[in-house]
Amino acid sequence: MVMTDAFIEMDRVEKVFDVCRKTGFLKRERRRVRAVDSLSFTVARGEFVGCVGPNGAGKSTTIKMLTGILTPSGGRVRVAGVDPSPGSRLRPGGGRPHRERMRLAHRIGVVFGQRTTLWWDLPLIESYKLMHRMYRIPDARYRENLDRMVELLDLRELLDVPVRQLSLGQRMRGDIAAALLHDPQVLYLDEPTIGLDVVSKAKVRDFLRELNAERNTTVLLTTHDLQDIERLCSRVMVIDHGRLMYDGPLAGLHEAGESERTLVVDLERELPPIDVPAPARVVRVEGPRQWLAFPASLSAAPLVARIAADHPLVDLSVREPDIEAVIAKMLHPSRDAPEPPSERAGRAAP
Ligand SMILES: Nc1ncnc2c1ncn2[C@@H]1O[C@H](COP(=O)(O)OP(=O)(O)OP(=O)(O)O)[C@@H](O)[C@H]1O
Repeated sequence: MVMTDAFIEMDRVEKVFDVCRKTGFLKRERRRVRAVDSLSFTVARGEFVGCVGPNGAGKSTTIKMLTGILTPSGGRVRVAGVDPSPGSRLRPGGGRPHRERMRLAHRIGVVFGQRTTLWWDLPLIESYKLMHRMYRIPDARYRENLDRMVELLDLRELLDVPVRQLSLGQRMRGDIAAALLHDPQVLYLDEPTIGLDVVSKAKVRDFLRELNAERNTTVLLTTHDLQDIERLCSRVMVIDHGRLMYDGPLAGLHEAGESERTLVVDLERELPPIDVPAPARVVRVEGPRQWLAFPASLSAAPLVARIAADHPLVDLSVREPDIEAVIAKMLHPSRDAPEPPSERAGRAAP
């Protein structure tokens, strides 16, 4: 595999876990779980890539191999010119694995949404001071970065508060700042907006967008919140059963999943389902309101014109496809598409 501008590189990477399960009195069953299965991809410097997939798909395992927390069972991983698990390849007892790990630590930042890297009982600022020393960040750079994070992530009032007293959203902002104090070239985010309210999510997303644009930081994000992907990522990877099922722009995902838009029509009164030409079709009727699905690649205009010509229209709106449904359809094409989501869409001029 020739990879010239690859900043992050996974080449046919495998991860197999040996799991031991108790199946009865003095009985155990050994099982092999293939969490990552011949996974290959590259990420260029400065890209913002989203990684999505169902529970247990292998997303966190992938991030853990990229950070060196887990060692791959096979294949090759490189991040910013460094092998994250050098011990697996080099002679035991040599000094290099430690040096490689240190080099990697200086180049990457990691945020696990479900866990904190901060010291639980210490005020936030004390965690940052410890990181200043651990990463040997030059004083001027530390001050500059800290000031910037404090301002952009709205941390001033929180610096003297022990981490255990912070709300989830405050703690998450604190964690993101901690991951960036040493100016890493790569930032891994594992579910960074999990459990956050709408305002906190917006703050975190605005910050990440700015970071990527201003500092060219390469970001790899795993999430179940598909709005994270819509708002932040130029590229999305869909992982299922440890394999890469899709890798490309978000728009292409809609094509791959044959996604549909929904036209919501409010009529003057309750009427039978509107007769429209295929592939458009009525998917739901509730009183005077009807929902019509049509391929996302088609314009809504002819459909709207036709309905308006024959029916007493009061209002209408077009809803963009729900990527969660698109991904589900892509992974399990035989399953029926879920019912159209409730009120969530932008208005379109008739
Ligand atoms: N330390 C471990 N020991 C044994 N099995 C593991 C371990 N870590 C992960 N697995 C298994 O590997 C598979 C992939 O797990 P992983 O956590 O990578 O999925 P994920 O895509 O991040 O899921 P989620 O979205 O639920 O966080 C799962 O079947 C999981 O049970």
